[in-house]
Amino acid sequence: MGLVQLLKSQVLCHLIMCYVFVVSGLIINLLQFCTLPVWLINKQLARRINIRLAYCISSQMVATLEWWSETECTLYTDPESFPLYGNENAIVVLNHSYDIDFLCGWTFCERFGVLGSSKVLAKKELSYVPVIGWMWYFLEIVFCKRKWEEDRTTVAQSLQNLHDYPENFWFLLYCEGTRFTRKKHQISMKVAESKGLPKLKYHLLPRTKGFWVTVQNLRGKAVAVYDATLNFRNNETPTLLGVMSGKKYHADLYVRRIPLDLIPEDEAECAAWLHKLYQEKDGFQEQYAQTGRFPGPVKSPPRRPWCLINWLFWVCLLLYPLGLLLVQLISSGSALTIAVAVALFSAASLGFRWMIGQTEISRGSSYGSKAQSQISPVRDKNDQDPSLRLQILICTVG
Ligand SMILES: CC/C=C\C/C=C\C/C=C\C/C=C\C/C=C\C/C=C\CCC(=O)SCCNC(=O)CCNC(=O)[C@H](O)C(C)(C)COP(=O)(O)OP(=O)(O)OC[C@H]1O[C@@H](n2cnc3c(N)ncnc32)[C@H](O)[C@@H]1OP(=O)(O)O
Ligand SMILES: CCCCCCCC/C=C\CCCCCCCC(=O)OC[C@@H](O)COP(=O)(O)O
Repeated sequence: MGLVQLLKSQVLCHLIMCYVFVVSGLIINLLQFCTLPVWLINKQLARRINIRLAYCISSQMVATLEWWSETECTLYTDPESFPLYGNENAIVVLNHSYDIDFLCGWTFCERFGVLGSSKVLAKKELSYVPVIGWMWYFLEIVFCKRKWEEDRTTVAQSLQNLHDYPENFWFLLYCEGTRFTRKKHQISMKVAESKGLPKLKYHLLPRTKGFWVTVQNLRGKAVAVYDATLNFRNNETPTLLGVMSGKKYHADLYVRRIPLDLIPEDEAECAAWLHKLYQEKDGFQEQYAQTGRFPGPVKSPPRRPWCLINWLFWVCLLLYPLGLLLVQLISSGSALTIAVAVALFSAASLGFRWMIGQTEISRGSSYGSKAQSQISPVRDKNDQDPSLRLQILICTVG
């Protein structure tokens, strides 16, 4: 391991990165809050300001991936669609299998110039995460409780609000609704079986209602669906901590552009269309597993310097006061002051760890396996297990 690599793997380095991210993020959150009066006078101006402020936050994480860990992101797509990326509004359908799949998504947003404005249908819990979650309020991110009875109106309303959005955006939908785990996969394939749908090997059964409501409510605004399938070379399972430790990964993303007009308007037909799409995605993953590549030519956009410049700006701005504080603290010689500082430092470290934990599949929610945990532990091979059948019934009915 080289000296630079050793340095990148040090916990102190990670703490400094988190410090810069959180403090700059809170400053930007405050600036976003200050744009509220602008909303009342000129909504479009407020939106444009918030897009740029959000860029200052999310691009720091992109810079960590692109410039710190030097992860390579390769795009497989057809050359005719390529010039349209970033120049139109689109709904992106992505597999949800990795801790950092959202970060790879952000990297492509950055390269096509839509990072600040990009949106997602996110679980409500993420709106409470400081910095990112708070930033999302001002970006008009669409939140859902993953309870259809409540989501059907709130999600539709939030999507309608985007019709006069002033800049191009990509709206990301993880139709699987939760991140892939073996247990969730097992349950969802039982649901597939009960519905007479073909089994998927690499994906959870997609939830169709969010997709349908998104397509219907963004008709006339979004012009295409980007079917995006992500995988990593050498069977790697990348993590945010790995990225922060400077570990280099290689992401491959296969994107197909599908005009929105081709998607059925009827709910049942739209659901069937999505199930078919996921069967195709499963086929692409199988091909990747067999050959190490996706179909189609490679057409990768290069990384851009802006996110690095933004990151360096915040590092320079915020490291100086931190250094001053440390010097003052040590030279004060007061045991009580130092003890309070150590306590604050420990609390901050725990807070940073909690935020990173939000990205970890191992700390994910029980959504998609809830019925199982309420009734009985997983039974791996027994298809005839009556309690499992009861769980499927609950999933399907509830
Ligand atoms: C050129 C480059 C191109 C692309 C680059 C790639 C990407 C970049 C793009 C943008 C980036 C932008 C931002 C990214 C940044 C950060 C994102 C980070 C994270 C946020 C992500 C999340 O929070 S994911 C979780 C929230 N989202 C969702 O859940 C979306 C999907 N869900 C739905 O659509 C749901 O339908 C719902 C949420 C609307 C409602 O959920 P609910 O559970 O109430 O209802 P359901 O309809 O889903 O449930 C009942 C039906 O489901 C069946 N069922 C039951 N159990 C299961 C099961 N285990 N598996 C599957 N199905 C199940 C049940 O039978 C019911 O079926 P019916 O047929 O009766 O409907
Ligand atoms: C510059 C370096 C900065 C490093 C510090 C970064 C600290 C991390 C900051 C914010 C973390 C919040 C990121 C939000 C994205 C989480 C993505 C995610 O994938 O959510 C899961 C959701 O889809 C499904 O949830 P479940 O699988 O049901 O559970």
